[in-house]
Amino acid sequence: METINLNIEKALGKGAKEQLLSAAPKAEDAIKTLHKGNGKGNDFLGWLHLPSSISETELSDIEAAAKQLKDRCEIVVAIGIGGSYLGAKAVLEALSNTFIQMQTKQSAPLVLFAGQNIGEDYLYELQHILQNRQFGLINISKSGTTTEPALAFRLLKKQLEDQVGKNEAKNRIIAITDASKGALRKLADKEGYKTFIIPDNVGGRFSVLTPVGLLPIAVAGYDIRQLVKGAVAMENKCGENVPFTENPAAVYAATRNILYKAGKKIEILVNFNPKLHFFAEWWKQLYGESEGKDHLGIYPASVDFTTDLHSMGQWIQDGERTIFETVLSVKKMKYKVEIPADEENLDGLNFLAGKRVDEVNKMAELGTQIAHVDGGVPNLKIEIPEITEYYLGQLIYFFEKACGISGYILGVNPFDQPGVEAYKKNMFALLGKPGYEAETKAIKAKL
Ligand SMILES: O=P(O)(O)OC[C@H]1O[C@H](O)[C@H](O)[C@@H](O)[C@@H]1O
Repeated sequence: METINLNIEKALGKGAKEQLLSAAPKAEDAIKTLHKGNGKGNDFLGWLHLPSSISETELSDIEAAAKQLKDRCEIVVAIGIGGSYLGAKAVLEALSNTFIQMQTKQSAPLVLFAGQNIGEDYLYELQHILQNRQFGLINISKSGTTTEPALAFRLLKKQLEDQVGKNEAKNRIIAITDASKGALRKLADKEGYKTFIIPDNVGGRFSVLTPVGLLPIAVAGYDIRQLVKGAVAMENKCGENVPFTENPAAVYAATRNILYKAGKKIEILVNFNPKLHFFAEWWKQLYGESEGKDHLGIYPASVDFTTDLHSMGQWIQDGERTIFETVLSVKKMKYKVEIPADEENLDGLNFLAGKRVDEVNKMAELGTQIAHVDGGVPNLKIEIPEITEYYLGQLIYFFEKACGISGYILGVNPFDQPGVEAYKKNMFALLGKPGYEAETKAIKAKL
C-alpha cells in the first residue's frame, strides 16, 4: 500500500532547507508536548492514538448497528453540526457517486443530513421527502445540547413516530453522545435508544474516527475498517519517534507556520476533484476552530478547481499576496473517460482526442501550480494515490496530527473553541431562553 505524500518543493523558495531545519526544533517540541500530554488542552488528546486503539468489538458493534438501520431504512438522516457532521459528510461525498440521489437502485440506505443549519425550507423539504419513506435517524451531539441538531431531531423524531409508531421508531433511532451528560443522553436513556459514546477526551472536530463518523459511513455501505486501517498507517508514519523530515505532519505544520510568519495569513485548500469539496469543509473546521484564537491563526479557506479558477482564480493569481495554497492532488481516477475524435472538429478540440479527461485535468493542475507560484503564491501539494476509504483514513489522521503540532507551534490551545459561544449566548438572549433574562435585557438595549 502506498501513502499520501506531502511535497513542499514549491512552498518555501530559496533557502527552503535551512528555513525548515530551523523550524524543526519547535515542531519537535510540539510533538513531545502532544505525546507527553503536558500542553494546553491536554484533556482533549484522545484522538492521538485513536486509530490504533479502536477495538474489534467497537467496530463490530458499529457494523451491527449500521446493519440494523440498513435492514429497516431506505434513507437514514444523520443529524449533527460541526464535528458531529462534517467528518461523515466529507467521507461520504468523497466516496459516493456524485449523482447518488438520482440512482433508483440503492445497495445501502441513502444518508442525508440535518441539524447542520436552521433553514426552515431545508427542513420542510426534508420532511416532505421523508413522507411515506422508510427512514431512520442517527442523532449526533457530543454536548447533547446544541440547538441546531436538537431542533431537527425534535421535528424528525415526531415525524418518524407518526409514520411508524413509537415502538418501531426506537429501532430506527441511534444516539451518539456523551456517556452521562447532556439533554441528548437523558432523552436517549429515557426513550431506550441504542447509543454510542463520544469519548470525553475527543473533541468534536477530531471525532470522525469515533462512531460519530464511522456509523453514518458504515450505514452508507463503506468499509470503516479500511478507513481506520489507513488512519493507523498514518498514526505510525507521523509517530513520536519518526525523525522530523520523515514525519509529514511535522513538516506540514512547520511549513505553514513559516509561511504564516512571513505574512501568508490565509491558507487555501485546493482540490481538482469535486468529490473533495466537503473534505475541505471538514479541514476548515479542524484548523479554524483549533488555531483561530488569541487574535492569531491562519485563516483556512478552500476552492474547487478548475471550477473556481473561473471565479476566484483572478484573486489568487493577482490579489493581495497574503495567501498560500495546499493542493489535494488525486493520482488515480476510479473511472476512465476518453475524449472522442470529431470529424468536423467545430469546437477545435481534436488535439485532445484519445486523451483521458483526467489528463486534461492534470495539465490544468500543473499549469495552475506554475502560474500561482510565478504569481507569488507558495504551493504545498498532498498527493493522494486514489480516493478510497484507506487513503481518506490516512488523510484524516495526517491533518489531525499536523493540526495539533501546528497549534502548539503557534502557541495556542488547539483543543478548545471558546469563541463559538458568543453567537449562541446572543441567540438565546434574543429568543428569551429561560436563564438568559439579564442577557436578554442587555441585548435588547443594543437593538
Ligand atoms: O457535537 P456537539 O456538541 O453538538 O457540537 C457540535 C459543534 O458545535 C459547537 O458549537 C462547536 O463549535 C463545534 O466544535 C462542535 O463540533
